[in-house]
Formats: sequence, C-alpha cells, structure tokens
Amino acid sequence: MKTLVLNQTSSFTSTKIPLPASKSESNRALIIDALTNGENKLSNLAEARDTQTMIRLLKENPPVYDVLDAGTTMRFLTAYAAATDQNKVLTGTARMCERPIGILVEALKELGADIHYMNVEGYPPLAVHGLKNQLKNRVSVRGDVSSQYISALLMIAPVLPLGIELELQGKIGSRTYIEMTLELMRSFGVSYSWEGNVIKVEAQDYKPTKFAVESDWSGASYWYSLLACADKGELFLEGLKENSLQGDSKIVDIMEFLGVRSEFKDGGVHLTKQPVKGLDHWDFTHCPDIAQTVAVTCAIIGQKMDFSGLESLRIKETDRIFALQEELGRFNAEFLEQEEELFTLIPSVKMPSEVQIKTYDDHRMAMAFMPLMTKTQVIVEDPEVVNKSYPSFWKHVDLIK
Ligand SMILES: O=C(O)C1=C[C@@H](OP(=O)(O)O)[C@@H](O)[C@H](O)C1
Ligand SMILES: C=C(OP(=O)(O)O)C(=O)O
Repeated sequence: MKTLVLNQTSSFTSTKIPLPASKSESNRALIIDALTNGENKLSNLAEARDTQTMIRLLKENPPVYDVLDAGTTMRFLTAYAAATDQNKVLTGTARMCERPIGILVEALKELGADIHYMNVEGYPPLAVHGLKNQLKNRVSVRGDVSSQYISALLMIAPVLPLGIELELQGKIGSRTYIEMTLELMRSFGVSYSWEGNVIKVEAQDYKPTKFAVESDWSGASYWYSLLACADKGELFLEGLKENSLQGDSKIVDIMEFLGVRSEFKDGGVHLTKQPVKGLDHWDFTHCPDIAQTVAVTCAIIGQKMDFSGLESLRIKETDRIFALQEELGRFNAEFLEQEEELFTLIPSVKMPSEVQIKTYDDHRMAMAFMPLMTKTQVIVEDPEVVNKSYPSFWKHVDLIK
C-alpha cells in the first residue's frame, strides 16, 4: 500500500492555491454540450478524474460506459444514453455497483426508456436500450436519496419530445445541486419553472453558449480547514466567486465561526485567521460534501459541535459516517450518533505524535484529514485517491511552507 508522509507544519506564510475547477459544474456542462445542436465554448473544465472520464466516454462513445467511481458520470450518462436512444452498458467500480440508481432508472422507464438491471435490481451495472417513444411527461421522484437523479432527468428534459414535469416527493437533499443544474440549463438558453414541489421543463433547444467553469468550492474547503487548524498563515484561493452556483460555498459561513475570515477580491478569496466564535450545530443537508472537512476541523481545533443532514453520507464513495468515526478515533476524537441522524463531534483529547489515516477509496477522506499535519505527523494511505476530484491536491500541499 502506497503512503504519503506529511511532516508537521503549524504555521506558514501567505500562499496562493491555484484551485482546480468544479467537477459538478464541468459534468453538467459536458452533458448539456452533448445535447446541444451547434458548438458551445466550454472553458476551465475540471482536471478531476470524474470529469476526464465523462469527456473520454462522450468522445469515444464505447458500447460500455465504465464510469469508474464517478457518481455524477454514472447518473448523468444513464439519462443521456436513454434520451439519445443508444444501446449502452453502464458500469463502474465495485463500490459504484453498491450505490443505488433505482429511483432514476424507474423514472426513465416510466417515461418510456428500456433499461435492465444486469445484476442486482436497483443498482449498476445497467443495460440501457434507449427511449424510443416518450409515454408521458410527468414523473414523481423521491428527493431524499440523491439529487443526482433529479439533475440527470432535468438535463435531458429539453430534448425529450414532451419535456418533463418532475414531482419531487418528500424531503429534498442536496437542493443546491438541483439549483446548480437549473442555473446551468438557463445559461444554455433553456427556461424552466419550479413551483411548490414541481419542476417543469418543456421541450426546447439548448442554445450554443460560452461557459467558464468556476473553481471548486468543495476543494477550497480543505484550505479553509488548514488555516483554521494552523497557528499562523494566510491563503489566497484563486478563481472563486462570492455568488457561486456551488452549495459548498457555505464553507465561507461555517469557517467564519471556526476562525477563518474570507475577503473576495483579485479574482478569488483571501483567507485570514480570526478568533473562533464557536458553532453549536450545522445542518449539512444541502452541502454534504463538506461535512468531513468540518468534522476534522472541529476535532482539531477543540470545537464540540452537532452535525445533522448527513443521511446521504452512507451511500457515497464509502460509508463516510463509519470512515469518519474510525479515523477520528485515531487521534482520540469521536463522532457520536446521539439519536437518529444527529451526530456530536467530540474533539481530540490527546494528539498522538504520529497518525496513520486510512482513506477507504474516498478522495474526501484523504483531503479532509490533511490539516491534521498542523498538529502531528500524518501518514496518508493511498494518497492517489484524491485524483477523483483534485489530482493536483498534494502538489498544492507542497506549496505550503
Ligand atoms: O450533482 C452533483 O454534482 C453532486 C451532488 C451531490 O450528491 P447527492 O445529490 O447524491 O447528495 C454531491 O454529494 C456530489 O459530490 C456531487
Ligand atoms: C459524492 C461525491 O461524488 P459522486 O457522488 O459524484 O461520486 C463527492 O465528490 O464527494
């Protein structure tokens, strides 16, 4: 097993981090591009493996779409293959084949798609045989499992002969990602309405557009955490906007309580340290990807805090609740389940002189625990796991002096 040693560094001078682009925005822009008649100008597409996989599969158009471990790529390409009436097998890593997709597949089948589960009902691999005749336009989908099913259906809606009326049932998780999808669709000339729990998109053409992808706020969160945990330092994160399409920009508000001040100027955000105001509770329903970052930060800076809205964490790249509990335990912090879906982070009581972190095939486990290096020597197992969203992550860690 390959490992990476991070030597203890508790203070650093001002460093500029050339953040990578958002894989969420990139993967949406790529699907919309593939559905547009005419030429779009997409710039700053993500270096993330999830995005590079999307680019390669759309370009080479092989009979089998192997998405590896990319959730959005799996869900968006399933809807895309159906809407463009193609015969495709969709598969991925062993973990991808444990991540549910039944809600999306059943909705596509109701619309008229011919899709079969090749192994276990409700999970990849899938055999998609296109959508020849659209049977209806109104479908209901649960909103509490993954917003990616909803985004996938919305993006194909304009190119279906009858459009789609999507009725969202129950609690909606990751709502900011649905809003991102609709905003991107609007940027490409498509109109929609969202009234109550119904989103309506009529049949219409995507218009060729210039679209520049913003830097990645999920990736930015690890640098906020590093500064929150350090004794001294300043950072400049390039390419971030104050009004972002990305819900993970909520990290600005969270870190305002945990000791990091943000100032937007010079085409990015300047981070400086400020006194910790403290934070008792945060609901991560609409920003699940930064829950690990915040848990590790609190564990290191001594902030006890309640976490809710973590329901989707068990079906991501790994069971992120279990992984957090295990790895926080390595430096004597705890992530306690208090009652259903409420967790309390109990900060570290004693920091060992060296901590070895397992990463569970989850890029966010590796990146979230990096700031531990402000307090101890850290050994990260399988550091290349970051390639899923942020291949240059360790190179950027090297910039910190
Ligand atoms: O649509 C997207 O780009 C994403 C939506 C979220 O997933 P869920 O909707 O499954 O929570 C998020 O966790 C994932 O990293 C990216
Ligand atoms: C959950 C994630 O990605 P996906 O669901 O697209 O695999 C993530 O990047 O944290």
